[in-house]
Amino acid sequence: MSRDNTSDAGRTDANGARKTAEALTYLSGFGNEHSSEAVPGALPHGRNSPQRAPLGLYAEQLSGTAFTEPRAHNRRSWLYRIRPSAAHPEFTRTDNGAIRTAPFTETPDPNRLRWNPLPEPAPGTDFLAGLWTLGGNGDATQRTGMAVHLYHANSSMTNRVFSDADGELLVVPERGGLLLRTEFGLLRAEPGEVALIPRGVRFRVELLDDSARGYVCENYGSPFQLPDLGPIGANGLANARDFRAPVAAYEDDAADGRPVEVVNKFCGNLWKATYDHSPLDVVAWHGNHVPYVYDLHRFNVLGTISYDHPDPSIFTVLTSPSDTPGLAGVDFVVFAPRWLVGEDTFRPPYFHRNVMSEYMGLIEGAYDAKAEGFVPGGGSLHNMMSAHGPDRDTFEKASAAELKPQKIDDGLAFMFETRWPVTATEQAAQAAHLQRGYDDVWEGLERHFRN
Ligand SMILES: O=C(O)Cc1cc(O)ccc1O
Ligand SMILES: [Fe+2]
Repeated sequence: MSRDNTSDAGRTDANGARKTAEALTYLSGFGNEHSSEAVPGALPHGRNSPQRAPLGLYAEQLSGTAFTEPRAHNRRSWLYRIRPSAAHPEFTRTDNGAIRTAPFTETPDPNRLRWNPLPEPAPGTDFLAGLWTLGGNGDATQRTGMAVHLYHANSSMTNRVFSDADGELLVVPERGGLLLRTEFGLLRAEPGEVALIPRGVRFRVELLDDSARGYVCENYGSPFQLPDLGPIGANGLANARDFRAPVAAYEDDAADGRPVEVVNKFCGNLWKATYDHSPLDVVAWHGNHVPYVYDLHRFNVLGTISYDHPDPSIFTVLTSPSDTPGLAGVDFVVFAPRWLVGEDTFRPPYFHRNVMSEYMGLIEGAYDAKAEGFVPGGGSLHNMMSAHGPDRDTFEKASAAELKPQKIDDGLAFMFETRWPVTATEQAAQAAHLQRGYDDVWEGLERHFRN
């Protein structure tokens, strides 16, 4: 048996994973200089790299930004581990499955596209095998752009661990809870919560339920950060303290030396190496390049209390800035329960064409711009300048609605909004679950013009 310093090491069956997850404790605050030790005395004090690290551990720095990036953006952590990460055999190529990486060479499509949820996976499909790339932009080797993935899994990752050198991963569960065993410790992410795994951090995904489905934004660009608040003030939107980082928790396979397959995504390909120990062997750590979980229901939704529908940038949870101020490589935006009170206002999302490209997904319920067809686990892509907005039924209803205060509390939708057009992968463009005839939702919008 592999040993684990959490109270319950039963990590391969779903009940065991849920039991373990229920006991989790967290550190609070996005971007903090966190620190944690699973064994008292494991964390050095006063220096990062003493001549001999405490308890015979190896000290190792993990840099998420260049050493020289401005302090406000700098991300790095120090890990104190049983074996250094360098102690591993050769990596060799392994099957990429349905994972694709930018640059995407397919023809970008200006059409509005919408998908149903991914089909059922084959038995024994874990998170990594269940990852399916819808599209993206930029170039992973240039650290620009992003990819949209979906996942559908029915099995925990056992004896294998994943890390992504190409980008950080924002995991958005839609169905089924996840237990993420990371180098920094354990995180639980249920539908309605999101998990953020920084670039290069190794982790294993265990299912808390029979199956799990959701979305992943792979951000090749600069790490997600909280948006500036400007005139909003010092509080609001996603509050930093609601982001939870794990506490240190390590696996020590000294007893049986069970081999672990480590899969590394590097410049678009999966590479694997078999380690004779778990790489989740970090006994203590400190730093700010750490994973988080965030409950989207904690989002402090701001909106109009007078008139008009504000642009959805007011719903930005996290942003990955590009080299142009105000122009995000990708924004993560949530449409959370909220009151609509706008007077003399068309309250649902307006008709629009946007220079930014919008991928939208639905975590639960319904979305206020679409009466039907946009379903949990599905998604839509409205690319640069493609005209979209409320469907016919929504437009008609909202134009005639009595404008009393109205609570929108039957859904949780989100958007990955990016400055570059999103190219759909071949598999997404050809998928059986691509909805044919999506254009029809805007058909029959009648001429009302009177002159
Ligand atoms: O297209 C969408 O549904 C997303 C969206 C929502 C909104 O409230 C305003 C603009 C916008 O693009
Ligand atoms: Fe839009």
